[in-house]
Amino acid sequence: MNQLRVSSGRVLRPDGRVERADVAVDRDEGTIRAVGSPDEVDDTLDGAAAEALDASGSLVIPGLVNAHTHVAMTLLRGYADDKPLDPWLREDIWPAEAELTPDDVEAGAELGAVEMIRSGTTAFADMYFAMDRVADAVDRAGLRARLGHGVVTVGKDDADARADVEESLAVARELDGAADGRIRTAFMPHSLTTVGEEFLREGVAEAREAGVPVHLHANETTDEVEPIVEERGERPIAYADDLDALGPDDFFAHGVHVDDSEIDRLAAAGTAVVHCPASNMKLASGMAPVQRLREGGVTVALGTDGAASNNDLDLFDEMRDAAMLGKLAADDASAVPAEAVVEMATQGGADALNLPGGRIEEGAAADLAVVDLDAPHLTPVHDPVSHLAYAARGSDVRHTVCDGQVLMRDREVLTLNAEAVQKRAAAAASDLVDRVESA
Ligand SMILES: N[C@@H](CCSC[C@H]1O[C@@H](n2cnc3c(=O)[nH]cnc32)[C@H](O)[C@@H]1O)C(=O)O
Ligand SMILES: [Zn+2]
Repeated sequence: MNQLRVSSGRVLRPDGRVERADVAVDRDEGTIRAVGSPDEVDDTLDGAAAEALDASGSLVIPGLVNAHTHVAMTLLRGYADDKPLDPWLREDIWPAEAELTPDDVEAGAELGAVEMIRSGTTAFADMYFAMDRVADAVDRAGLRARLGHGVVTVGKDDADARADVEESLAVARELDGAADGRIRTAFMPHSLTTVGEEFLREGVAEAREAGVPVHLHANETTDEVEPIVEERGERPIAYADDLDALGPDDFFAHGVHVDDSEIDRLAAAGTAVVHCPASNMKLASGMAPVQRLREGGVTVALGTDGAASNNDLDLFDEMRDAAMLGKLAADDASAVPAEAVVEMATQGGADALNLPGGRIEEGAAADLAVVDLDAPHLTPVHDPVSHLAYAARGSDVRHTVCDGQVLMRDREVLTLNAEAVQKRAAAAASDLVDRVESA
C-alpha cells in the first residue's frame, strides 16, 4: 500500500480538541487510515514503508476551505481599490474582465492555486468564466474544487443572456467529476439582481434536473436587497426560495443583509452561507450577522471572495477578520469565538461545498495542512486553536496535503512550478492592463 505518515505533531480533531498524534494516510484511496499514538499508527502501517512528513513543533489541521472566490481575479489584485461594490464592478472590474483571455484566466488560476497551497487551503469554490482552464489549473495543482461559470444577464440581449445560462449549465454538467473526482460543479448565476427572473427560473430548474447545486451572491449590499423588496414585496431569500434556488446543497456568498425571517428560511432549507468578511469590509458592504446565523442553525463557511476585493487568498486572515467583525456586528466580544471561525474554515466549508475533507478522522479525505508553531509571533502556545484564529498566517504552513498527495513539502510547492507561475501571471496582468487602457 502506498502510504504517508504525518508524524510527531499535534492534531486538531473534529470536536475541537488538540491531541498529540500521528496520522496515517492511504495515498491510493486519498483517505486517512488512522489517527493515534505512534504505536497505534505503526500497527496500521504493518511494517510497510511510508513517506514521512515531519510535524514536530507543528499543528496538523484539516486543509482549509475557501468557499467563495473568483480565483483568476488574482490578476486584478490591487488594480482597483477603495470603491463600493457597484461602481467598483461597473467602472473597473467588468471592463478589465472583458479583456481577459482564457490564457489569462489559467495564469491567474495557477497563481491563486500556488497562493492557496502555500497558505494551507486544499479546497475552494470558484465562480468565473473560461472554467475549463480553471479546471486544468486545479487538476495540475492537485487541489479540490467546486467550479461554476458565473452568469450575468443584465445589459445583455436575449440571445447572449440565454447563451450565458447555457454555458453555466454545460460547465456544470461536463466538468463534474473531473480531475479524478476532485472537481465538482454548480450552476452559478451571479446574483438575484444581475440575472433576470426567467433565466434564474429556467436555469435552476435545469440544474435540479442535472443534479448540480446552485451558488450565487445574495444579500451582499443594501443596494441589492432594496430593489428586490420594492419590485417583489419579498426579501431576497424568500425570492430565492420562490425560484427553487434554496436547497440543502446550495450555498450563497455573503448573506450580509439578512433579517431573522431569512435566517430561519436558510436554516430550514439547509442552504449554507459563505461569509466573506474582508471583502465585506473593503467594499463597505456591511457586517454579516454571523453569530445569529450560527445560532439560528445555518451552516456558515468562509470565503476570501476575489483577490481584487481582499486582496489575498489567505484563509488565516479570513478567520481573524471573521472573528473580529463578528464581535463588532454582535456588539459582543464573546461572539464568533476562535473555535467557531476554525470550524467555519474547515468543517463548515466542506459541508457548504458538499466536498470531502474538513475533518481529521479515520476514513475522511486526506486533506490537511501542517502549521509550524515555532515562530516568535506564535510563542507561547497556550491554546493552539486561539493561534489559528488570531495569530497564525498563511506563511506559517509547512506542508499541504490534498487527497493524500503532498502538494507542498517544507514550504516548497511540488505540483506547480511556483516561480514560473508567478512570472507568467505578472506578465499576463501587465499585458491585460495595457489592453484595458488602449480599449
Ligand atoms: N459570465 C459573466 C461573468 C460572471 S463571473 C463572476 C463575477 O463576479 C464578480 N465579483 C467579484 N467579487 C464580487 C462581489 O463581491 N460581489 C459581486 N460580484 C463580484 C467578478 O468580478 C465576476 O465578474 C459575465 O459575462 O460577465
Ligand atoms: Zn464574489
